[in-house]
Amino acid sequence: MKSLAELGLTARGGAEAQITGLTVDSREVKPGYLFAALPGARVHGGEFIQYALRMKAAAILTDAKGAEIAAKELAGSDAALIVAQDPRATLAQAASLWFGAHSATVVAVTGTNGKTSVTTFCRQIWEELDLPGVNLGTTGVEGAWNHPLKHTTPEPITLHRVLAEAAQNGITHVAMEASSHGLDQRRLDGVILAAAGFSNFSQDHLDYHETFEAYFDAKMGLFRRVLSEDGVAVINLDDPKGPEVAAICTARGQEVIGVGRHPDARLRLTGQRFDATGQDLLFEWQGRARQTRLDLLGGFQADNVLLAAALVIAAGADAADVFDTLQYLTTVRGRMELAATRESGAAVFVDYAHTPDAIETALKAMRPHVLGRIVVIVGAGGDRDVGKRPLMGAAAARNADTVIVTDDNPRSEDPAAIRSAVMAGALNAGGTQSISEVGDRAEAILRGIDMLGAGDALLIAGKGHETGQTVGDTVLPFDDVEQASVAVAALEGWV
Ligand SMILES: CC(=O)N[C@H]1[C@@H](OP(=O)(O)OP(=O)(O)OC[C@H]2O[C@@H](n3ccc(=O)[nH]c3=O)[C@H](O)[C@@H]2O)O[C@H](CO)[C@@H](O)[C@@H]1O[C@H](C)C(=O)N[C@@H](C)C(=O)N[C@H](CCC(=O)O)C(=O)O
Ligand SMILES: Nc1ncnc2c1ncn2[C@@H]1O[C@H](COP(=O)(O)OP(=O)(O)OP(=O)(O)O)[C@@H](O)[C@H]1O
Ligand SMILES: N[C@H](CCC[C@H](N)C(=O)O)C(=O)O
Ligand SMILES: [Mg+2]
Repeated sequence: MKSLAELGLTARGGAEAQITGLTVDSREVKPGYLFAALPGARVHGGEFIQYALRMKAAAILTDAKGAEIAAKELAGSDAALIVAQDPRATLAQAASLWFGAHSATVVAVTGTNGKTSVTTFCRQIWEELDLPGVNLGTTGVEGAWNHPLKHTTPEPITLHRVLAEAAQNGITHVAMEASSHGLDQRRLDGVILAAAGFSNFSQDHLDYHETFEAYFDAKMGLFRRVLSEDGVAVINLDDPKGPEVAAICTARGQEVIGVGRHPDARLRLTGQRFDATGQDLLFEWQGRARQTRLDLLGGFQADNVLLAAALVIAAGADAADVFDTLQYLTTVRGRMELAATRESGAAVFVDYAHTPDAIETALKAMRPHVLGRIVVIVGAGGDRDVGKRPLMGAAAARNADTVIVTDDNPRSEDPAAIRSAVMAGALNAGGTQSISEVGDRAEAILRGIDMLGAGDALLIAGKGHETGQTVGDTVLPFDDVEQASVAVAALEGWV
């Protein structure tokens, strides 16, 4: 139990209350709880204050609109009322205090693509340095302690519960993803960061943010608001937005570590050579040359690894020790993961590319590792940014020799309509590629693998680590890696 004052909250009329728990969902309210009635995308949480009061909530945190919606019920209740201009931000700070300000060294990463990869590499580096760490994001909590998560960036109550449980499990280092939704909704405002990273910026989530400016601004909240002035910003200077992000951080007085091929990068990539199983890197740290092996496919993984290395250094590790660990890094689940190999040697990769830029990057990254043709299987998610669909089709057609358009979580939408938007982009991209449409994802995978000759490779894009296909409200079990092995076994006559 904690008082409002202990949670940093001031109620109208100076009322006090002893709080027994926090929630944003009226259905979870128990006697003595603080109910945060937040402005939502579909409905204002103020509509549910009446139910929260009925369940004996001791305090209500909301904005002026919420207080107005429930004015009658609030007037007839003795629950404490906290009216905040930005109740999501207030809730984030209160959640941090409820669970006791977290003890771990935390770094966070934002960017359109690469967050899961960078945070996973941070955790792998810490493990190699014998520091108990986890990464927290799209793939859940992974590392010294494992735990599933519903969101890439969990809402603050869950986030601080997870950070507190991680600490109880002896975790001292956490690398977390800062999604643009999470930043916009202030989900990580109460987290104390040692360092924050920026990977890149391209199109995604315009269904939510509406404009590129709003999307970029949401991401910049990580540096403008969450990371304090004495935190370190680690910025990929090779991204067209990188220098602008660095300028924002410098203006706030934060130390900036630039990463990339860019001449101003403190951790600078100077050479990269690819082979069948990975790549060798030449890089400089503060002007001193170094070399490492990376057993990872895809040139972009070097960008992610260097961003992770710089974040771990920024959070206090010794640079030379960090660079010594890079040779031991392993594939991130569902990111350029070798899922199966045909008897001819043709390889099948599963990758989470679900934006136009990621599809282009992933396919371009495969080229130096592949002798023959590249086949790609691609689809776009339902109830998500519609503008990215034709761009994803075009990126696939421009960078692969054969394109198969299929379904990827149609959700509430008509799958055929989503496919035809992707197809239109692919067909309009020009070129001589073969482009076809196979709605059933398992059949698309089987056909894609059947096309492979010696030296060819297939990229199954979009679902990565996911284990389900969401059709309507139903999640059907589906795993690209598993389907790839089943298809190879069937085609080779192993079963
Ligand atoms: C668009 C979005 O981000 N929505 C999030 C937001 O919901 P909302 O505020 O819009 O919800 P709403 O339905 O309008 O309801 C308003 C309020 O009333 C409350 N309510 C509602 C019903 C009820 O009976 N009682 C009640 O109290 C709700 O808890 C909510 O606080 O706040 C909720 C509680 O924190 C989140 O669960 C919800 O995430 C939804 C489920 C979601 O799908 N989010 C995705 C898009 C998302 O956040 N994705 C990002 C990253 C993706 C990426 O990186 O690619 C992520 O970080 O996961
Ligand atoms: N540095 C990068 N630059 C461009 N594309 C990348 C980069 N890193 C990863 N990708 C592509 O983006 C895909 C998703 O990578 P990852 O899961 O690390 O990104 P994310 O930012 O966590 O995505 P999400 O928004 O879904 O959480 C990868 O499978 C790959 O195709
Ligand atoms: N976190 C992303 C993942 C997209 C993955 C893809 N499989 C899809 O369903 O669109 C989103 O929810 O937009
Ligand atoms: Mg992610």
